[in-house]
Amino acid sequence: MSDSVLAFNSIAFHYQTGKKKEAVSIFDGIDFRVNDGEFVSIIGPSGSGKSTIFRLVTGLENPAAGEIFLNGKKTENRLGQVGYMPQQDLLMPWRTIKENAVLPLEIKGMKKAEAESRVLQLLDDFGLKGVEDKYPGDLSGGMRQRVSFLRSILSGSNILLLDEPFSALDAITRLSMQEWLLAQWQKWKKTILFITHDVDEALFLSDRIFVLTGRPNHQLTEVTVPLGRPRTVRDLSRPEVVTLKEQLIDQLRSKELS
Ligand SMILES: Nc1ncnc2c1ncn2[C@@H]1O[C@H](COP(=O)(O)OP(=O)(O)OP(=O)(O)O)[C@@H](O)[C@H]1O
Repeated sequence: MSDSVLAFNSIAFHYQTGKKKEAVSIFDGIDFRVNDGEFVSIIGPSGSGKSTIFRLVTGLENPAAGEIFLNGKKTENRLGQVGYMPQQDLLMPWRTIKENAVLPLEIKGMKKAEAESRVLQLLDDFGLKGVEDKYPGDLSGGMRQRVSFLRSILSGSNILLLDEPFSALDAITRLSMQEWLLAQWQKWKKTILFITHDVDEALFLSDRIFVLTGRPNHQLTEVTVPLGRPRTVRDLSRPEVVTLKEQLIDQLRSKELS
């Protein structure tokens, strides 16, 4: 597909574990495509391989067989090519918010004054004006995740991988962060891949949902969310969405037991 920015073609992968380095197969030929500007969530039971997909995309792991395409090109060296936001923000507690946020620009070799002025402008856009000289410990969980997202935007990549970024937040903060994320996604026109355990969160945020099955045979199936944009949480009570939610929960439950 011409406008696919990420593609897995027949990807096989195994970890080697134990003293004898036995191969534990995770994927045995999975395929998917993510299109430019799409929001795709990945759900699946614990251990189904969600984070492994991210490790393969970022280049922390390499497939045993198959091909990974980034922006239409078969890419073997993928390190540093996509933005990544982990579950726990990786903000350094001893650096101020400004010093944390400039890191990706510093790594790229941007001059300090230029990097700082870019970050100050963005903090403002991200509703974080006035926090630049504070430390991560002074900020709420939602604010820290916004700084962390800002940092992944500054990586400059068109593809962002978000690994359960809101799982540690309380329900109200989580909802406002989801709405905030959708607004940012639309503004920056990024392609987002988002891991979550929460089916409602996946339905609210995504264009499509990839569902991973559990052991032994980790398959990937996909569904399209039957909602347009903009959307509100009330849309989750539409009958077609409720039906899909029930199907997804049944699918996850049966996979958890198998
Ligand atoms: N470095 C590793 N070495 C060996 N096995 C691993 C390694 N990392 C993950 N695994 C195994 O691979 C499988 C998939 O792990 P992965 O972390 O991708 O699952 P997940 O779906 O992200 O799980 P969770 O929802 O619990 O985060 C699990 O069985 C896990 O134990």
